Amino acid sequence: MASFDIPTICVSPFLISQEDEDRKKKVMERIREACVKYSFFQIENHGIPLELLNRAMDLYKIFFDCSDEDKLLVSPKPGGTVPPAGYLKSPQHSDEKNEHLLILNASSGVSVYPKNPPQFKQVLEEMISHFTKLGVLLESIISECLGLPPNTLAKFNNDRSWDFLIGLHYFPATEAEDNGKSAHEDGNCITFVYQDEVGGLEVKKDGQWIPIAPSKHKLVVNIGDVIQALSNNKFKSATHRVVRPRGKSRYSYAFYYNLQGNKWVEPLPQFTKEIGESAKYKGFFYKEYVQLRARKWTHPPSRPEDLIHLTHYSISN
Ligand SMILES: O=C(O)CCC(=O)C(=O)O
Ligand SMILES: [Fe+2]
Repeated sequence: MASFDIPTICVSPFLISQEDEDRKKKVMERIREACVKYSFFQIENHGIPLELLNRAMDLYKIFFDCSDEDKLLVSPKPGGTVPPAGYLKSPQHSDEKNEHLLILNASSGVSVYPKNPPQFKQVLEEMISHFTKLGVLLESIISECLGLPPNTLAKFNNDRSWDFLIGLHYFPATEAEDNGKSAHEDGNCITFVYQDEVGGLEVKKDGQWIPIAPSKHKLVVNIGDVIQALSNNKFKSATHRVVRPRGKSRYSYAFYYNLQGNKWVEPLPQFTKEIGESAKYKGFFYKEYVQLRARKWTHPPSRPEDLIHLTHYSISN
């Protein structure tokens, strides 16, 4: 097992007004380095009350413990959003062994909350509001780390209606296999993950899987494919997976700071023609990519290499 851990970065200088620029620059430099080396890092002093993070985890556990009948009351609507909003258990044929509850940001106009547990809606709304602010902050830091003119990513990604919070319950591993979520890259801009004390999230670095130790006060942050495509591979979307333990359930939740589906994604001129480099990806509408990736739910490919990745749009020069 690898003997190193992904970096933990304290982001408080960005949350305290009148914090000095030097401290911000140091944090920024650490984030830039973490993005280049790992595409994964953890943040602490991130501004989301720890009490709220734990409360949400407890409520997710209560929700997933409800009867199937209750959970199915918030099943996704046929012909609804992609990915589907609501409660879903991974289909039998899927390589994912979990059930999840996906809640879209209120500005989507289609966020549906379970009635039970009763405080769930209020807590999740509060969480989405905190995560959205954190997403805006991290995006602006990443934009600057990439050396882009101020607010470049903020102006491009100015619609929050595709952001979502997903709570996940992984069933205990079986004798036969322990995969909870197979190796993948996230298709979005930035993901925040909070895992319970069981752990299981692993990131691939130089061919080795590095376990990310769970922590009550840290959030895991990872870069998604949209940033990889826009930056023409300057920052990459890391491969990660979830391993399930034997004999016990594993819970986590993740906030997907996303991109609105009608946005056109292609490597930015700052990483291509302005520096004399050719684009590594063809342009695409984000919703097309999301739909292609979502096909694995209904038409699982027989070979893992047939799953759609960002490489689907690669240009071989
Ligand atoms: O459950 C986790 O810890 C991570 C989940 C994840 O990788 C994802 O939802 O994309
Ligand atoms: Fe992921």
